[in-house]
Amino acid sequence: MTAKTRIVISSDHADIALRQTIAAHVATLGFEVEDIGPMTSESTHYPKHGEAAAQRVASGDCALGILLCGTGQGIMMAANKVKGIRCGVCSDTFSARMIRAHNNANMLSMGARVIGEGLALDIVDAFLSTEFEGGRHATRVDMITAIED
Ligand SMILES: O=C[C@H](O)[C@H](O)[C@H](O)COP(=O)(O)O
Repeated sequence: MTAKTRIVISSDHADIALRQTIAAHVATLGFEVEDIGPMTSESTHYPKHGEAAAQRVASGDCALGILLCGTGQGIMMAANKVKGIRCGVCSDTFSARMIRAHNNANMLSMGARVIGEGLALDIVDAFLSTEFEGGRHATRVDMITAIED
């Protein structure tokens, strides 16, 4: 991904501060960041935030998205209901690289109650710095897309 690529970031209430830290970190890498909230830690419902961020990616307005909820799981499930979205939950940097390199994931989800800030930022770095390898992996990603059609 190149600088000025737009990245959408969202979460539920599980850790607003971590989301804002990630957003600031992604901006320092030179990306354009669209943090769509929520802006308070009042209890909210992750499906609407996952869907809203996923729509920004599916529409092409944002190249990639980053999501957070308590486990990363619920908001990932919601995002993956949007056509064209491939979102994986990562708690390690190897998986973060592989979901880009092999699965051409366009969204990353993390569990704010699972991992700490340092690991979360490393996972984000791994996700954003890895390109899709194509080749045999493109065949398989196309098969995922075909399931939607
Ligand atoms: O997958 C769902 C997420 O982990 C949510 O962040 C979690 O379920 C929210 O739980 P609570 O309403 O107890 O903060």
